[in-house]
Formats: sequence, structure tokens, C-alpha cells
Amino acid sequence: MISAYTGTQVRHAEEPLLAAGLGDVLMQRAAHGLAVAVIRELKARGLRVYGSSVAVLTGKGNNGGDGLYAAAFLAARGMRTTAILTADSAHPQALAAFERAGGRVRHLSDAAPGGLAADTARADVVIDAVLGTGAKGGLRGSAAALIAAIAEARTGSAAPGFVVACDLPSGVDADTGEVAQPVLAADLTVTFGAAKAGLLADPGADFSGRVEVVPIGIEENFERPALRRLDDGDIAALLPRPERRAHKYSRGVLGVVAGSADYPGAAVLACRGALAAGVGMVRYLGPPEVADLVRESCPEVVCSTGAAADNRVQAWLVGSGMGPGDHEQLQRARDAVESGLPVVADAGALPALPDALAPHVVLTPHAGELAALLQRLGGDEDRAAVEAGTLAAVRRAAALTGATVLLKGATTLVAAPAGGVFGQSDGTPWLATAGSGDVLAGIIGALLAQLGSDVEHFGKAGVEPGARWAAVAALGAALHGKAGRAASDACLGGPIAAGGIADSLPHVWGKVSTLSNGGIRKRNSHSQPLR
Ligand SMILES: NC(=O)C1=CN([C@@H]2O[C@H](COP(=O)(O)OP(=O)(O)OC[C@H]3O[C@@H](n4cnc5c(N)ncnc54)[C@H](O)[C@@H]3O)[C@@H](O)[C@H]2O)[C@@H](O)CC1
Ligand SMILES: [K+]
Repeated sequence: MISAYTGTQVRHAEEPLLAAGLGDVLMQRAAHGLAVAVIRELKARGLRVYGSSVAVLTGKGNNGGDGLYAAAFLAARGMRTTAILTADSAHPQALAAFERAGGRVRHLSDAAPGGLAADTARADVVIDAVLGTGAKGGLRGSAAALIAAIAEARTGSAAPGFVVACDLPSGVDADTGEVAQPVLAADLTVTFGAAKAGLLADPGADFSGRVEVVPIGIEENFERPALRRLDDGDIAALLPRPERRAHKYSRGVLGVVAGSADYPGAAVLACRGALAAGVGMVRYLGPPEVADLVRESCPEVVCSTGAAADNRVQAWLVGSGMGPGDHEQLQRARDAVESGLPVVADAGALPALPDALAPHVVLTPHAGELAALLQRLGGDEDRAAVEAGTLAAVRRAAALTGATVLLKGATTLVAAPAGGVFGQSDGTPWLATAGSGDVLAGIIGALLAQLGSDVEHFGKAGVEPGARWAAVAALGAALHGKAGRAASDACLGGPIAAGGIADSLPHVWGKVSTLSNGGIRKRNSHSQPLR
């Protein structure tokens, strides 16, 4: 499990060591880890360390101190180092160490910003150490203008070098992932002590690149994470496995209420997703013409036109491919939610359900649907506001509805109403294709049918009972992302259609279930890559 924390939690974790007078030791560890990561990245890109250039942009706080100490290490390894001081002061000991190591200092206040930006953008490595977890708001004034100019100089021109964010990209909120422009997008973020929640939620994740954690000795001092990510080891541990004497009913039966005359294909794709995700049986309920199509495409599915209450299932999937005019289907969806069984409620079902729900109901909106849900509950967020603050929006929706809420996106967030949040980023942008969400709903429905009643199963994987529905949904999102990526990889990174996600899932499932803990691969003793 990858755990991420807020800036405040990190500061609390540091407090005992700071009180013991170890502040400089922590900074040296952070800086050393940053320098090692830069060297490794240079080598991975086939660049020499000796003689390569590094420009470190520094602010006046400890984040700037980390950057200056790291640059001092790099100067000692023979790199051509320049520090650009963006504030009127800099961490004094770190600046002294940098100058002793032979680094060159330039002051933003003394230089023509255009020339400074052009020089910086040409460096082999740019380290962004302007703002860290102590920042209030984004970059301002001349520092903002400089970063904007560097970002512009790097886009369009085939900029040779790469950008490393020190702890987090300046302008990204460590707690929420909200972004105050301008932000210099990083290729690599080297973060200290623990991942910050804002690096693993959109839009912060858009600017963070690959995230590596450098341990600095505060790791034992954390309590409840603000955000968690299932790694391959967790996924392997959580995947359902049939017992030797299992039969189709004991394996889990999923009832699917999806599709309509306008969108019959959604029912087929939801069923294909469910069948690929190990369910014992799928029962489809819907209009006869949709049922015919489901039978034709998926002969494994048992179809009926009856009421929800007449069908024995372990979980329901409702809403994919349904609209406000599909009264009979919407009634089945409401009946399914009232049954007390686990339900994944997608698309057309979202506006039709009661305001007060329970954790075993998993809502799967995209940003626009989440905005509509929040507005119905009295909020004023529009789609853009949800996209600008995904973590806050998904938490709010879970708290207001009492349901588990999964917000679809490049990073899929799942919030439990009791407070825990999972964030998965396993996919590829090719997953943004029609029908992809129907397959996701099918996968999550199948997992609910198989795992819904097994509380102990989650305890073994370190998931507390209150977060288990969120963990099921996160598991579904992870499998969906991995299956989409595998389908694209099989086409050398080419495009995929939604059906291809379902087709590649069994292989992905088999591959990941053989892993014991492949998610965090330790590259060395200093850092752990997160993605
Ligand atoms: N506290 C510690 O012991 C450690 C801290 N570390 C580093 O220290 C960072 C946190 O340090 P700080 O608390 O000094 O925070 P920052 O480095 O973010 O700097 C805060 C300083 O910048 C100013 N500031 C705040 N918002 C600003 C804005 N929008 N524009 C311009 N200036 C602004 C403040 O007046 C303050 O002086 C972490 O991100 C991490 O990089 C690491 O060295 C590990 C150990
Ligand atoms: K930074």
C-alpha cells in the first residue's frame, strides 16, 4: 500500500526530530536523496553526470535549502551548478554549502527575466525548489513570471533536459492537489518522508511526473493516511480466488440493470466487464430488445425481464446506458438499492437514487456527473470546479450521500463516507473511450458480488472495515486501468476500444495474482518509485 499524507501531517511527523535538534540532519537526508535521484535520472537518460549542467530555482524556505544542499552534492560530483535565488533571502547554511562547493549564484532581482529563463530552460537538469509544504498559495511576482517563462521556453522547443521537483512542484497544494498557475511541470518529483496527497490526485498529478519517496527517518511517526494507493501486492492479496468446491452461486451472482433502447451496447459492455472479472454468474434485467443483444453477445448471461426482487443475486450493477425516460429500468435500479445488497450505481442511475445512501452503494460519476450530484445536494460546484479540486469534491460527495463515491479520471479517486480515500492511476489516456465506464461498472459489480460479504478478506490486506467498499471500487479501478494499458501495449501503445479492456482483463488478473509484492520496487536504499 502506498500511503500519502498532507503537508500538516508531514510537519507533525517531523516535529519530534526537530525538537531533538535534528532539523539539519533531515534536510541533509532529503537533499542527498534528491541529488542521488538526479544522478540516477541523468544516467537513465544516457547523460554524463560530470560536466552536465543543473539549474536550481530556490525560494527562501527549507524547500530552497533542500535544493541548495542537493546542488552542492551535485557540484561535488562535477556538475556545472547554478542557483537562481528567487527570493530576497535563502537558507543561509545551505547557500554557504553551495558556494563552498563551487556553485554559481544568480539573483532573480538582478537579472533580465527573459535571459535568465532562456538560460535556465537550456540546463540539462532544472530543479524546482521554490515552494514546499510551507507555501501559502502559488508563485507570485517575479518568481511566477520566471517560472512561466521557463515553462514556455521548454514547451515547443525540444528542451533537452528534464525538470525535477523538490518535494512537490511549486504551486501544487500538498494537501489537495489543487494547482495555482504558473507551475513548472516536473518529469520527476522527489518527495521527502512520505508522498504528499496532492501529488497523487488530479490536477496536481498532472504536474508531478514520476513520484519517488526519499525516506528521511520520520516514517514511523505517521498516523492515518490522507490518501492510499493499492500497489500490485495489495491487488494480488485482494483478488478473489474460487475455493476448490466452489459453484457458480457461491462464486457470486451479479444482477445487471443497464442499457436502454438508445444505449443497448452499455448493457453488453457492462456484462463483458463483469464476466471478465471472475463472477460466478451474471443475470441481466432489461427491455427485451436489449436482452436479445446481450444474449447474442454474451451467451453466458442469464436474461430476464422481471423485477429486481424476483432475482437472487449477491450484488447489483445499475444505471449504465440508462436515461431519465427509462422508467422501468430506473424502478429496478431503485429496488436494487433498497434491497440492502452491495450496488454499483453508474450514469443514468445517479440522478434517480435517494439523497441518503449507505457505504455499500458505490456511485461511479465522472466529473460532470459529480458536479450535478453535488449541486443537487446544495453545492455550487460546476464540472470545472470538480476537476480543479478532485480530492475535496469526492470527499464531499461521500460525506453528503453516505455512499462510497468513485470519481473517474486519469487518477480515479474513491472516497469512503467514513473518511478514507484511495487514488489509482494505473491506466492510459486511451481508456477515455465510449463504453469504458460501462466495463468499469461491470468489473466493480463483479468484485462486489464476489467480495461483498467477506470482511476478513480486507482486514488481511490492512483495509479497515469502514473502507472496504472503497477498496473494492479501487481494486476495480486498478484492474480496469491495467487491463486498458495491457490492451494498448499489445498494440504497441495504440488505441483501444472498450471491449478490448474486458478482453485483456483475465490475462492482467492472472499476471498480477502471481505477484506477492511487486508494487513498490525498491531501486536502492534511498528512494521508492511510485509510478
Ligand atoms: N521541516 C523540516 O525539518 C524539513 C523540511 N523539508 C523541506 O522543507 C519544506 C518546507 O519548508 P518551509 O516550511 O520552510 O516551507 P517552504 O520551503 O515552502 O517556504 C516557506 C517560506 O516561503 C514563504 N512563502 C510562503 N508562501 C509563499 C508564496 N506563495 N510565495 C513566495 N513565498 C512564500 C514563507 O514566508 C516562508 O518563508 C518541505 O517542502 C521540504 O522540502 C526537508 O528539508 C525535510 C526536513
Ligand atoms: K518545490
